[in-house]
Amino acid sequence: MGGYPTKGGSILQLFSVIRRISEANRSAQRQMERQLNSLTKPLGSLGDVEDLAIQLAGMTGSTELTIDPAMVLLLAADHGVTAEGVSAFPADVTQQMVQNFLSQGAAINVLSRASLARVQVIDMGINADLSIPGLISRKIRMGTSNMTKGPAMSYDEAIRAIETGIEIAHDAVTQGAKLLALGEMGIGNTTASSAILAVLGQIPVEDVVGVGTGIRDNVRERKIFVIEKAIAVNQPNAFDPIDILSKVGGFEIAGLTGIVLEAAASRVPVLVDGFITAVAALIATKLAPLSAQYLIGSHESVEPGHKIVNRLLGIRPLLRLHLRLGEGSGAALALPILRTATLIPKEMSTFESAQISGALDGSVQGASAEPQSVSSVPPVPKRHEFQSFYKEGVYKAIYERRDIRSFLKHPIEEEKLRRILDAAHHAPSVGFMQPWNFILVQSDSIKQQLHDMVSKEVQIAGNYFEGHRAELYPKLKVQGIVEAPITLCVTNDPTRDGTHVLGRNTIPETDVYSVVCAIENLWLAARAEGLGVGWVSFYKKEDVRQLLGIPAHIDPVALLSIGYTAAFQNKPILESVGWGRRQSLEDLLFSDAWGMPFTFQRKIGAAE
Ligand SMILES: Cc1cc2ncn([C@H]3O[C@H](COP(=O)(O)O)[C@@H](O)[C@H]3O)c2cc1C
Ligand SMILES: O=C(O)c1cccnc1
Repeated sequence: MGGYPTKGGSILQLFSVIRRISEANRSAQRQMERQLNSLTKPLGSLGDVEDLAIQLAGMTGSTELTIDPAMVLLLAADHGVTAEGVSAFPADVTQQMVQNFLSQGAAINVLSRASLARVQVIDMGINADLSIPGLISRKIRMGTSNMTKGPAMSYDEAIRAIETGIEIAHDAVTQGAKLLALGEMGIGNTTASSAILAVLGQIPVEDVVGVGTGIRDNVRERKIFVIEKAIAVNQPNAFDPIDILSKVGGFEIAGLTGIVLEAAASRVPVLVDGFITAVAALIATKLAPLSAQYLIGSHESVEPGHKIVNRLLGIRPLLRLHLRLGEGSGAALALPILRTATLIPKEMSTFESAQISGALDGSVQGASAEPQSVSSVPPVPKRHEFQSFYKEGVYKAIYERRDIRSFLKHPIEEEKLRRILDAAHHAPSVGFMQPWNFILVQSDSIKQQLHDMVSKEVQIAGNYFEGHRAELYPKLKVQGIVEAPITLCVTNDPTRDGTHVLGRNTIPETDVYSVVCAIENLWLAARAEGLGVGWVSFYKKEDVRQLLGIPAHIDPVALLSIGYTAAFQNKPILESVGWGRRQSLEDLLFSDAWGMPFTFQRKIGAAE
């Protein structure tokens, strides 16, 4: 749950969010415009991409643009109106597709992976009791009622669904999301969206109705008839967006409206997807007109209503790819353009820095003939820093690396193995001595012998633990050695590169340090490749030397089991089972001398 108490459908929470929404920050926009105009390109020549950067500055109130992490919030719900035969697919497809989203097999999963966005799937009212790992349950009810027979939901439920959307957005922003992309799944929801748009925009139903999932002409005729009937039966008030939502809307649509409101209130940009999400955004702008300033339109789908609603929202879509899918697919496809817009002001040179002349008419200031006075601290070269998504990848591998103890039988692809070994081989080594070798053990009988060797030592070592640890100890697994397709013996050759290796005169064990750097490189690369690594260290080096025919002067530093695994745990196993806890970083930092506490300041190393 978010930080908001649920008020059971009272409208207070909604009002307080609406009150928090303020205008985009004009001064940040002007500053961004000036910044863009100083870059090495004719004024405005990056067209809409420049507008995006200006809009993002206005929304966030900052010229330090970032959209990462970007999160697709995919809200799913069912629609009672499907009983009228308005979709080309049965209503069960909603829940089946939700399964698919969580198994990573849907279009939105592929597109989000390609666009480096995270996806959260939220049950707003699926007509089934689903408990699938990863599915966030915010169910209002098991699907709406059939709108041709009465209201799809009560007024109270509509408010609750909007407020649930507010909480979902609040949670996403609290988790660090810098951009929220809207997605939806709900068989029948183009019918609900068309009905909402027809009423809100006071537009003839037939002008807004399209083929949805791909219905034939005669079914489209029925869809028009069904919507007209629902409007006639319910008489929604065109000037009360909540009344419209409750009578002909859907739980996922109302939730998306809430997301737009909370994002706008938190100054987080919203990337709108197709027809359904745009209709949800339109309701938000009717409740809070300023929320329109936080919307970015990703595309224009083939649904005729989408063009209309985009126009009503003042959205100029970035893409026209003839999509008719939803799920957040268009938003995910547009995301890289948005990310690029954030990089332009960060990474392009200015006329000044690149010493390029400005425009002849003076509209673009170039480098002046006179050198400018320089500040005493030279600027940090901007291009050295990785772009945010590469940077995130590095940290992701570090934080999500685990010591893996159980493996799947699945073989490891040769190119992956080569990449992770090459990553190891690119480790730092003292004096560039590269003291490592890698013995790839694949033979079942040798792995079994390694396992037996390790088991023996595990039993012996078990005698040294007492109390809680003595109880936990037998549960630690060494079976991984036989399960994993490969056991890698990483060795150190202390004679590599002669006796006078640079940097080794005073610290002879720098060769081992270097080998350990190679192991860490391999471990991180393996994590990025989806491969688990477990470091086994219960063995007598002499036993391993004998078994693998390793010469006496070579040191078998590590045995690593490598293979696919069913799960990478959130925490180290030894932490989850209560063996140990991660210490606080601050306790491990000293300032200037041992034992002197260190505290972080705004800028480390700044002149006093
Ligand atoms: C397999 C499948 C995957 C989908 N993903 C999104 N939608 C899209 O189609 C539905 C709306 O169309 P209608 O109103 O005609 O039912 C929504 O679930 C929307 O997200 C899908 C539809 C299907 C069939
Ligand atoms: O425009 C859309 O987003 C759309 C169109 C058809 C089906 N589902 C979604």
